[in-house]
Amino acid sequence: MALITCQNAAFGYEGNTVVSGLQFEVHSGDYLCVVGENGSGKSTLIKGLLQLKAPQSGKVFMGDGLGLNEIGYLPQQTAAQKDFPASAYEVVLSGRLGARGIRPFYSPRDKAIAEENIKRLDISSLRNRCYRELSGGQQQRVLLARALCATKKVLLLDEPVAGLDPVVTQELYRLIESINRETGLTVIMVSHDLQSAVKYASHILHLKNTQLFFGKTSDYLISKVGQIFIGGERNA
Ligand SMILES: Nc1ncnc2c1ncn2[C@@H]1O[C@H](COP(=O)(O)OP(=O)(O)OP(=O)(O)O)[C@@H](O)[C@H]1O
Repeated sequence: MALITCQNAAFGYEGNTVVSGLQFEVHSGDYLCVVGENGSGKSTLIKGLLQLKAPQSGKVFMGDGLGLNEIGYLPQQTAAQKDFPASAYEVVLSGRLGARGIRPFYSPRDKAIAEENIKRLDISSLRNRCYRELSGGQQQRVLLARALCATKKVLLLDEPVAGLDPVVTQELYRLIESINRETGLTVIMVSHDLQSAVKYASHILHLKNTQLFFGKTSDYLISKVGQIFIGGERNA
Protein backbone atom coordinates (compact mmCIF):
# COMPACT_ATOMS: atom_id res chain seq x y z
CA MET A 1 0.00 0.00 0.00
CA ALA A 2 1.18 3.55 -0.75
CA LEU A 3 2.37 5.84 2.06
CA ILE A 4 0.71 8.85 0.41
CA THR A 5 -1.95 8.89 -2.29
CA CYS A 6 -3.27 11.90 -4.19
CA GLN A 7 -6.52 11.07 -5.96
CA ASN A 8 -7.45 13.67 -8.57
CA ALA A 9 -6.78 16.39 -6.00
CA ALA A 10 -6.85 20.16 -6.52
CA PHE A 11 -5.63 22.89 -4.19
CA GLY A 12 -6.03 26.65 -4.13
CA TYR A 13 -6.70 29.76 -2.11
CA GLU A 14 -10.08 31.35 -1.45
CA GLY A 15 -11.82 29.55 -4.26
CA ASN A 16 -9.03 30.06 -6.84
CA THR A 17 -7.48 26.78 -7.91
CA VAL A 18 -3.68 26.97 -8.28
CA VAL A 19 -2.90 23.29 -8.92
CA SER A 20 -5.21 20.50 -10.06
CA GLY A 21 -5.29 17.02 -11.59
CA LEU A 22 -2.92 15.60 -8.96
CA GLN A 23 -2.89 11.85 -9.30
CA PHE A 24 0.07 10.03 -7.81
CA GLU A 25 1.30 7.64 -5.13
CA VAL A 26 4.40 7.69 -2.98
CA HIS A 27 5.68 4.32 -1.76
CA SER A 28 8.11 3.46 1.01
CA GLY A 29 11.71 4.10 -0.07
CA ASP A 30 10.79 6.34 -3.02
CA TYR A 31 12.69 9.55 -3.71
CA LEU A 32 10.20 11.87 -5.38
CA CYS A 33 11.23 15.24 -6.78
CA VAL A 34 8.47 17.79 -7.35
CA VAL A 35 9.61 20.13 -10.11
CA GLY A 36 8.10 23.08 -11.98
CA GLU A 37 8.49 26.78 -12.57
CA ASN A 38 7.86 29.53 -9.99
CA GLY A 39 4.20 29.64 -9.05
CA SER A 40 3.40 26.19 -10.48
CA GLY A 41 1.92 25.01 -7.17
CA LYS A 42 4.75 23.00 -5.59
CA SER A 43 4.65 24.57 -2.12
CA THR A 44 0.86 24.54 -2.17
CA LEU A 45 0.94 20.79 -2.78
CA ILE A 46 3.38 20.37 0.13
CA LYS A 47 0.90 22.18 2.41
CA GLY A 48 -1.72 19.73 1.15
CA LEU A 49 0.46 16.70 1.89
CA LEU A 50 1.05 18.03 5.41
CA GLN A 51 -2.73 18.50 5.74
CA LEU A 52 -2.25 22.21 6.43
CA LYS A 53 -4.54 22.71 3.45
CA ALA A 54 -7.62 20.67 2.50
CA PRO A 55 -8.09 19.75 -1.16
CA GLN A 56 -10.74 21.77 -3.02
CA SER A 57 -11.65 18.52 -4.76
CA GLY A 58 -10.33 14.97 -4.83
CA LYS A 59 -8.55 13.29 -1.94
CA VAL A 60 -5.18 13.03 -0.23
CA PHE A 61 -4.66 10.17 2.18
CA MET A 62 -1.97 8.33 4.05
CA GLY A 63 -1.58 4.57 4.21
CA ASP A 64 0.80 1.88 5.39
CA GLY A 65 0.44 3.09 9.00
CA LEU A 66 1.93 6.52 8.27
CA GLY A 67 0.92 9.19 10.81
CA LEU A 68 1.09 12.92 10.19
CA ASN A 69 3.55 13.33 13.06
CA GLU A 70 5.89 10.85 11.33
CA ILE A 71 6.71 13.24 8.48
CA GLY A 72 9.96 15.14 8.96
CA TYR A 73 9.57 18.54 7.31
CA LEU A 74 12.22 21.00 6.21
CA PRO A 75 10.35 24.16 5.12
CA GLN A 76 11.57 26.84 2.74
CA GLN A 77 13.85 29.05 4.86
CA THR A 78 12.58 32.47 5.83
CA ALA A 79 14.72 35.37 7.09
CA ALA A 80 13.22 34.95 10.58
CA GLN A 81 14.28 31.29 10.73
CA LYS A 82 17.83 32.18 9.69
CA ASP A 83 18.03 34.46 12.73
CA PHE A 84 16.94 31.86 15.29
CA PRO A 85 18.76 32.49 18.64
CA ALA A 86 19.51 28.91 19.74
CA SER A 87 22.45 26.53 19.56
CA ALA A 88 22.69 24.07 16.67
CA TYR A 89 22.12 21.25 19.20
CA GLU A 90 18.91 22.84 20.50
CA VAL A 91 17.61 23.26 16.95
CA VAL A 92 18.32 19.58 16.14
CA LEU A 93 16.74 18.38 19.40
CA SER A 94 13.61 20.46 18.73
CA GLY A 95 12.88 17.97 15.94
CA ARG A 96 11.69 15.71 18.78
CA LEU A 97 9.00 18.19 19.91
CA GLY A 98 6.24 16.40 17.97
CA ALA A 99 7.18 13.06 19.53
CA ARG A 100 7.58 14.61 23.00
CA GLY A 101 3.91 15.55 23.10
CA ILE A 102 2.91 16.80 26.55
CA ARG A 103 6.02 15.48 28.33
CA PRO A 104 7.74 18.55 29.84
CA PHE A 105 11.30 17.41 29.12
CA TYR A 106 13.14 15.58 26.37
CA SER A 107 13.74 11.91 27.22
CA PRO A 108 17.11 10.10 26.99
CA ARG A 109 15.76 8.50 23.79
CA ASP A 110 15.03 11.98 22.28
CA LYS A 111 18.61 13.01 23.10
CA ALA A 112 20.05 9.77 21.69
CA ILE A 113 18.15 10.31 18.42
CA ALA A 114 19.47 13.90 18.23
CA GLU A 115 23.04 12.60 18.77
CA GLU A 116 22.58 9.94 16.09
CA ASN A 117 21.51 12.55 13.53
CA ILE A 118 24.24 15.02 14.52
CA LYS A 119 26.73 12.25 13.78
CA ARG A 120 24.99 11.22 10.58
CA LEU A 121 25.14 14.77 9.20
CA ASP A 122 28.69 15.31 10.46
CA ILE A 123 27.84 18.46 12.43
CA SER A 124 29.36 17.54 15.83
CA SER A 125 31.74 20.49 15.59
CA LEU A 126 28.78 22.89 15.22
CA ARG A 127 26.68 21.65 18.12
CA ASN A 128 27.41 24.52 20.55
CA ARG A 129 27.54 27.25 17.92
CA CYS A 130 24.69 29.72 17.66
CA TYR A 131 22.45 28.67 14.77
CA ARG A 132 22.16 32.17 13.33
CA GLU A 133 25.95 32.50 13.06
CA LEU A 134 26.27 29.42 10.83
CA SER A 135 26.69 29.56 7.06
CA GLY A 136 23.69 28.78 4.84
CA GLY A 137 24.96 25.26 4.11
CA GLN A 138 25.67 24.56 7.79
CA GLN A 139 22.19 25.81 8.73
CA GLN A 140 20.61 23.47 6.18
CA ARG A 141 22.54 20.51 7.60
CA VAL A 142 21.28 21.40 11.09
CA LEU A 143 17.69 21.68 9.79
CA LEU A 144 18.06 18.38 7.97
CA ALA A 145 19.23 16.72 11.19
CA ARG A 146 16.23 18.33 12.93
CA ALA A 147 13.81 16.95 10.31
CA LEU A 148 15.42 13.49 10.61
CA CYS A 149 14.80 13.56 14.38
CA ALA A 150 11.08 13.73 13.63
CA THR A 151 10.87 10.72 11.34
CA LYS A 152 12.02 7.30 10.32
CA LYS A 153 9.55 7.22 7.45
CA VAL A 154 9.08 10.34 5.29
CA LEU A 155 11.23 13.42 4.79
CA LEU A 156 9.55 16.38 3.08
CA LEU A 157 11.96 19.04 1.85
CA ASP A 158 10.88 22.34 0.27
CA GLU A 159 13.78 23.73 -1.79
CA PRO A 160 16.51 22.66 0.67
CA VAL A 161 19.32 24.10 -1.47
CA ALA A 162 17.85 27.56 -2.16
CA GLY A 163 20.58 30.20 -1.86
CA LEU A 164 23.46 27.73 -1.45
CA ASP A 165 26.55 27.73 -3.65
CA PRO A 166 26.95 24.92 -6.25
CA VAL A 167 29.50 22.91 -4.22
CA VAL A 168 27.43 22.93 -1.00
CA THR A 169 24.31 22.23 -3.07
CA GLN A 170 25.81 19.06 -4.55
CA GLU A 171 27.06 17.95 -1.08
CA LEU A 172 23.56 18.33 0.33
CA TYR A 173 21.98 16.46 -2.60
CA ARG A 174 24.45 13.59 -2.16
CA LEU A 175 23.77 13.49 1.57
CA ILE A 176 20.00 13.29 1.04
CA GLU A 177 20.45 10.58 -1.59
CA SER A 178 22.68 8.50 0.71
CA ILE A 179 20.14 8.80 3.56
CA ASN A 180 17.41 7.60 1.17
CA ARG A 181 19.55 4.72 -0.14
CA GLU A 182 21.07 3.58 3.14
CA THR A 183 18.06 3.90 5.46
CA GLY A 184 15.17 3.45 3.02
CA LEU A 185 13.68 6.73 4.24
CA THR A 186 11.14 8.08 1.74
CA VAL A 187 12.11 11.50 0.40
CA ILE A 188 9.77 14.07 -1.19
CA MET A 189 11.67 17.13 -2.34
CA VAL A 190 10.58 20.32 -4.06
CA SER A 191 13.29 21.51 -6.40
CA HIS A 192 13.92 24.04 -9.13
CA ASP A 193 16.94 22.14 -10.26
CA LEU A 194 15.79 19.69 -12.94
CA GLN A 195 19.28 18.38 -13.71
CA SER A 196 19.86 17.33 -10.09
CA ALA A 197 16.29 16.04 -9.77
CA VAL A 198 16.77 13.57 -12.61
CA LYS A 199 20.23 12.64 -11.31
CA TYR A 200 19.08 11.67 -7.80
CA ALA A 201 15.32 11.04 -7.67
CA SER A 202 13.57 7.74 -8.38
CA HIS A 203 10.34 9.52 -9.38
CA ILE A 204 9.42 12.90 -10.85
CA LEU A 205 6.24 14.92 -10.40
CA HIS A 206 6.25 17.85 -12.83
CA LEU A 207 3.69 20.57 -12.17
CA LYS A 208 2.53 23.55 -14.17
CA ASN A 209 -0.65 24.38 -12.24
CA THR A 210 -1.69 20.91 -13.31
CA GLN A 211 0.16 17.61 -13.31
CA LEU A 212 2.27 17.45 -16.49
CA PHE A 213 4.04 14.22 -15.54
CA PHE A 214 4.25 11.67 -12.76
CA GLY A 215 6.30 8.50 -12.94
CA LYS A 216 9.76 6.96 -12.76
CA THR A 217 12.69 9.21 -13.60
CA SER A 218 13.76 6.84 -16.40
CA ASP A 219 10.30 7.27 -17.98
CA TYR A 220 10.40 11.04 -17.46
CA LEU A 221 13.65 11.27 -19.40
CA ILE A 222 12.05 9.74 -22.50
CA SER A 223 8.66 11.43 -22.06
CA LYS A 224 7.55 14.38 -24.16
CA VAL A 225 7.48 16.64 -21.07
CA GLY A 226 10.92 15.49 -19.92
CA GLN A 227 12.41 15.94 -23.37
CA ILE A 228 11.01 19.46 -23.67
CA PHE A 229 12.14 20.64 -20.23
CA ILE A 230 15.45 18.81 -19.93
CA GLY A 231 16.26 19.53 -23.59
CA GLY A 232 15.25 23.16 -23.06
CA GLU A 233 17.59 23.53 -20.08
CA ARG A 234 20.50 21.88 -21.88
CA ASN A 235 20.03 24.16 -24.87
CA ALA A 236 19.56 27.29 -22.73
N1 LIG B 1 -1.27 32.23 0.81
C1 LIG B 1 -1.61 32.41 -0.47
N2 LIG B 1 -2.73 33.08 -0.81
C2 LIG B 1 -3.09 33.24 -2.11
N3 LIG B 1 -2.37 32.77 -3.16
C3 LIG B 1 -1.24 32.10 -2.87
C4 LIG B 1 -0.80 31.88 -1.53
N4 LIG B 1 0.36 31.18 -1.57
C5 LIG B 1 0.63 30.96 -2.87
N5 LIG B 1 -0.32 31.51 -3.65
C6 LIG B 1 -0.39 31.47 -5.13
O1 LIG B 1 -0.49 30.13 -5.56
C7 LIG B 1 0.29 29.90 -6.73
C8 LIG B 1 1.23 28.74 -6.50
O2 LIG B 1 2.17 29.13 -5.48
P1 LIG B 1 3.22 28.10 -4.86
O3 LIG B 1 3.94 28.83 -3.78
O4 LIG B 1 2.53 26.84 -4.53
O5 LIG B 1 4.16 27.86 -6.13
P2 LIG B 1 5.60 27.20 -6.18
O6 LIG B 1 5.60 26.28 -7.35
O7 LIG B 1 5.97 26.60 -4.87
O8 LIG B 1 6.50 28.49 -6.50
P3 LIG B 1 8.05 28.82 -6.15
O9 LIG B 1 8.86 27.90 -7.00
O10 LIG B 1 8.16 30.24 -6.56
O11 LIG B 1 8.24 28.60 -4.67
C9 LIG B 1 0.99 31.22 -7.05
O12 LIG B 1 0.27 31.88 -8.05
C10 LIG B 1 0.92 32.00 -5.74
O13 LIG B 1 0.83 33.37 -5.98
